[in-house]
Amino acid sequence: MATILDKILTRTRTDLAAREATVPQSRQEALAATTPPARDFTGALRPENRDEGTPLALIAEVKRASPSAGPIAEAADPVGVATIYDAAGAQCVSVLTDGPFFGGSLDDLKAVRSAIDRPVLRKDFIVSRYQLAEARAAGADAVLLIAECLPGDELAVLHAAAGEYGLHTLIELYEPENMPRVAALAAAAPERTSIGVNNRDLRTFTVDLEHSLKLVADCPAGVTFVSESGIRTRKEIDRLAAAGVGAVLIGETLMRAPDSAAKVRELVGG
Ligand SMILES: O=C(O)c1ccccc1NCC(=O)[C@H](O)[C@H](O)COP(=O)(O)O
Repeated sequence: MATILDKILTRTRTDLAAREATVPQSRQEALAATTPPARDFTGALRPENRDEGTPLALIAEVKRASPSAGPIAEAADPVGVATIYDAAGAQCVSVLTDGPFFGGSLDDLKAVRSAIDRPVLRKDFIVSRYQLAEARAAGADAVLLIAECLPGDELAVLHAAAGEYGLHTLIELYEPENMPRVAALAAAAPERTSIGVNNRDLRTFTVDLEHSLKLVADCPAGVTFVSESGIRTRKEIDRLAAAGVGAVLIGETLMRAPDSAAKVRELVGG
């Protein structure tokens, strides 16, 4: 049976073909080449760039909806949300740019990038060089690459291509068997690569923080390990930090909080 990831990837490829037919790769390349340089996403997550006493770094996500939760905050204004994250002290902001499943867009990312100085991640299902050019042209500083979506040498090819555009990379995995190839890529380019472990099994939507706690030991020295999904409390964050997790990526908890600035401070404040 097709998983949610299979469905997302099928739709991604269909929509991508339509965009490529409208705006050719050469045009995206030209736009990307005139975009101001990417900000240091990877560096912003390092301990020396955080306020004293903060347990780990935060990538705060703009997320209107998701396949697991359905609508979260469909009417949210991405710039308003990102500005609050920024002022409350998140080190980086993630913007979901997938439309059909998450209600996001590249326009959201563009608007957020011009409103804040923090590095911005394009969170999407990237399977082609075209999407990298598109991300840079929209102002993204970093992109997510998901190991489970990029078999064989596809991950290494897109990771190298991201570097050519000056984009930093958060490489995500769920399956432990993908850690060796992800770790090798990150160890070879630690100045522009972080490793993210998704706590959410995308086949069942089950969330288990133990997944990060098990895999953090396999993260190469000098590479930031990011725990992603399902994080809700300061207690969980303190536990992740004590195990060596360097950053967390949080969407739903912040988007649902009545006061998201207070939630940021509660979760990662010093
Ligand atoms: O969130 C989902 O339901 C989802 C489903 C299928 C593919 C990806 C999905 N989420 C993307 C993410 O990685 C999360 O948005 C991110 O880790 C934040 O998670 P959370 O804090 O649980 O919103």
